Amino acid sequence: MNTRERIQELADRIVALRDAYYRGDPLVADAEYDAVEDELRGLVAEHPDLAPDPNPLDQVGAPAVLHAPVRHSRPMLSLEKANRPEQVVAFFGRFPGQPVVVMPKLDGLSLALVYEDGRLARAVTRGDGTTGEDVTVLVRALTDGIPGRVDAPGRVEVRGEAVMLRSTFAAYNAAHPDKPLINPRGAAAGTLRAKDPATVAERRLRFFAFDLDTSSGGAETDLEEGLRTLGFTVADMRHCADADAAQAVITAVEEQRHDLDYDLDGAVLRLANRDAYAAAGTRSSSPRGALAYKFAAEEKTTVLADVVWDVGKTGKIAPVAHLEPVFVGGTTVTRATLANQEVIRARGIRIGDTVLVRRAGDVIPFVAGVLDESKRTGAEREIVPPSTCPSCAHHLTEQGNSRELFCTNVACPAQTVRRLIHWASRAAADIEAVGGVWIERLAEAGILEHPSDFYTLTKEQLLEFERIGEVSAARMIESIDSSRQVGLRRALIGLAIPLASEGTATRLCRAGFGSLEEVADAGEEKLVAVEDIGPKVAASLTEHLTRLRPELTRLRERGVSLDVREEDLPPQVVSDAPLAGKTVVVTGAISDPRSGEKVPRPTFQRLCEKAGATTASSVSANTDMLVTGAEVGASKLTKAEKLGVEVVDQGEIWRQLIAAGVA
Ligand SMILES: NC(=O)c1ccc[n+]([C@@H]2O[C@H](COP(=O)([O-])OP(=O)(O)OC[C@H]3O[C@@H](n4cnc5c(N)ncnc54)[C@H](O)[C@@H]3O)[C@@H](O)[C@H]2O)c1
Ligand SMILES: [Zn+2]
Repeated sequence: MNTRERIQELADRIVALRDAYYRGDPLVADAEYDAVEDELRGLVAEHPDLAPDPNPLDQVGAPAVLHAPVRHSRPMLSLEKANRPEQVVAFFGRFPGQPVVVMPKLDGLSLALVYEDGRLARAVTRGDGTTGEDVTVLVRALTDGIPGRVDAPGRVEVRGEAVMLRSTFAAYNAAHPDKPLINPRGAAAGTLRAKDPATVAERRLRFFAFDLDTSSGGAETDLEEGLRTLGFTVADMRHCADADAAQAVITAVEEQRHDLDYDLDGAVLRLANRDAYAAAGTRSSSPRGALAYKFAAEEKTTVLADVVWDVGKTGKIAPVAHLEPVFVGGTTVTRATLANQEVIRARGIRIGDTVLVRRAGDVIPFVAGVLDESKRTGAEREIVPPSTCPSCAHHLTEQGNSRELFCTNVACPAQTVRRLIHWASRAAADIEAVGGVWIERLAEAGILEHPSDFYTLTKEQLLEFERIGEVSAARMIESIDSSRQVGLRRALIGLAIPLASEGTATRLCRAGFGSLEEVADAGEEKLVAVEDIGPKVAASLTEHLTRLRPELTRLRERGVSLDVREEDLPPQVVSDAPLAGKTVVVTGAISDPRSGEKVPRPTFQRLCEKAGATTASSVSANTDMLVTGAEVGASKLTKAEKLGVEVVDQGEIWRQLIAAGVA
């Protein structure tokens, strides 16, 4: 194929992909679509004379069938894309001395809101950039963050992004396993295509403003000030004086990306001054005064090679997708969850399908669905759930609307191994030197069955196994030995009681329970009296701890502490507490200045709490102080500076702790 033909092929493909995407039925993941655009852009740059006519790269969105078309006052454009720091430098070079804001590029759909004499007159989608769809009724009914009235005369147009929050998306999918949404962006777009707001009432959207036009002048020239004054929520904008500062904010936004409640696919740089932005003008499909810096994709497509049914520690049998390796959300993914039978059925997934894999943040990657069923060859296979346990062949039971499968055999070997691995995990007994493979071997040999069995293991027993030396056997025994101090909170976590979370364990300690036996004997009434513990959790605790009573006795007999540890009690704040009322975040490596010894962060946080502080794990607008140890990461510091949080060296805090008699 020659270059001319390739260019035409790419252009046709873009038109077809856009058409499907803007109708709400994408055929590929965004990353794959972007790759097609990038190839075309590259070829046209090399061979300008071969540019297709019309060139889809000069167009925005897709021509759509509009029911209530509204012409935009000025075009709603796309954004120029960048993915290298040099492009950020070049952007600053074009506008010397102009202040620039950097903000997250939210992944939703853009809306133009038109206010006339203070009243919201219309909400319009982008459409093909020139003409959009009037969605005022749906927007009024379903979108938070859009004031019905603003205090401004004449015509005011606010543009921004309507997104479905990740929490809303997750809650909707949990409540409707039979008709799951694929991703928050598609869900937002679909919501605003509904015929009747009542049918999509649970799919609430949220609006974040990023653009402002006023007819009467006089308003703030700073974009962020202008929008806030009118009462809009603005996507976090940071003023940056130069390219280095902008690059630091871009990096910080990318790092924070997973902690936010919305999807974002990049960061937008834009002239902060509204007049300068307008004066910079536009190209065929993008404004000159803005640039979109793209982040790694959180969704990709790949082939579902197989489905394996995995037995969990509570007996739940969950379908696990085995995938052809795919780079998504920053790592190579080969496995993903398929949730349960009902989700598989609702998404119509088969083995051999090209599936969309989503990995947003630290969330376990999951198979969101099949985008393009026309890719099927006929060789795809149904995903058939097992009728008996893959580990013990016990008959399975189905539970709940999602038809989750459970093996109820208490002696199921797979569950036994999972529970032992869980007991040894970091959040529980933390038996670091005995890994999963060893636990499996020991369980198979019949030496390990209950957590208490760890504590009768001897070095001699371990040495009987192949491929183990004196040194590692001794290390394993030592590691088991130090886990005897596990204590109430972590022992409860380690026993993997259904419905009881890590938070449950923490709250029981803070509520004054002195030992695991006390929790076991408390009875449901006393347990529900604890803050945030409901009747279901209380019933589960009582039922399972009663069943585990003999195991608790064995653990005790083998020298394992099930008593509350000092660090899990509510802190005793000293009088004249130097950090009273302060919310403190600790970062970096902490060490005691008197001995030079390293101090674990939780221990230091505890000291701060005794000195009156409330501790938090990440810097936010509520933080009063960032306490820094050695080797502090740049991103936390940048964030603290941006938010005006006081940064204090650990030496100063140690001085106060020692003076107050806390440390
Ligand atoms: N999967 C597919 O087949 C397919 C097909 C077509 C397009 N797409 C995807 O759709 C997207 C659309 O591309 P595009 O070039 O039209 O638009 P874009 O998303 O790349 O950039 C412009 C849009 O960004 C949004 N935006 C979010 N935050 C913003 C901010 N702070 N400031 C300004 N704008 C902000 C606005 O909605 C604006 O319309 C791309 O991500 C592309 O991958 C996918
Ligand atoms: Zn089983």
